[in-house]
Amino acid sequence: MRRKLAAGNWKMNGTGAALSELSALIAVHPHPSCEMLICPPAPLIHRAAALVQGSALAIGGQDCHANETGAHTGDVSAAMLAEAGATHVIVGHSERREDHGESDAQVCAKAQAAIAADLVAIICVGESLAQREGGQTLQVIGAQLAGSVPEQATGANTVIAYEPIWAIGTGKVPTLAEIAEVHDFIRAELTARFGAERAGAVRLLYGGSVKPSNAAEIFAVSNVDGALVGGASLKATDFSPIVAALNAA
Ligand SMILES: O=C(CO)COP(=O)(O)O
Repeated sequence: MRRKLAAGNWKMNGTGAALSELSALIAVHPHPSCEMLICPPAPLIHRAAALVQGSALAIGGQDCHANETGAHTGDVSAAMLAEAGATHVIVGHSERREDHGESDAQVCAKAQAAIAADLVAIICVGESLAQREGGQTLQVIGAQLAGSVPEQATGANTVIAYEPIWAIGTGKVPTLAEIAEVHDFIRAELTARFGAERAGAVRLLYGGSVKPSNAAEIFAVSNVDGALVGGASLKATDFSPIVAALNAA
């Protein structure tokens, strides 16, 4: 059985004052059946990890460099995130692919670095609106999976997040049938590459305008093992009902 995962990506939002949201989340969900994760901006990770210690809430990074050390001004290595208290890291988010021109090969190298540092890599894939309207969605997702998911991926060290770019921060959500089609496709692609047992252990998250009002119906979709939530993860009052919906799924 795959343990469900409710993951929040704060993106470039939140200063020290926002850490109280973590305490609020833990207070509402002290013993969730799903796994809970918040990925705050890098400068908050150490404080966030100290604050949640001993609770059911885990802390993750939003990106890591592929190298362990070196002359990479402004970058952070996977081992640094782990030392700061992170247990997970998002790699290949569409905003990084777009803002920083990250290729599938670079995302794959980042995922390998994350796994080598004992972090769970949350590898993001997703099509643009033009690609969806052009009927290329599965082809795009297939290529991203082939290029971004490393050979050593297992259910223990890798999570895949499907985030259609046009659904991020827009309030637009694919139909449940569209989500099911892509998630079933991702499972099939992983199965073809890694075999049914290994592929069957990898959790698949949906991301893109997940809110308290649509979480339950999304969590009922085939091969949806949780969510990667942006805007609605910033406030415990929004994220808590999403966690509750996943616990009930
Ligand atoms: O990009 C996302 C999470 O990584 C989704 O963001 P929103 O939930 O704000 O649409």
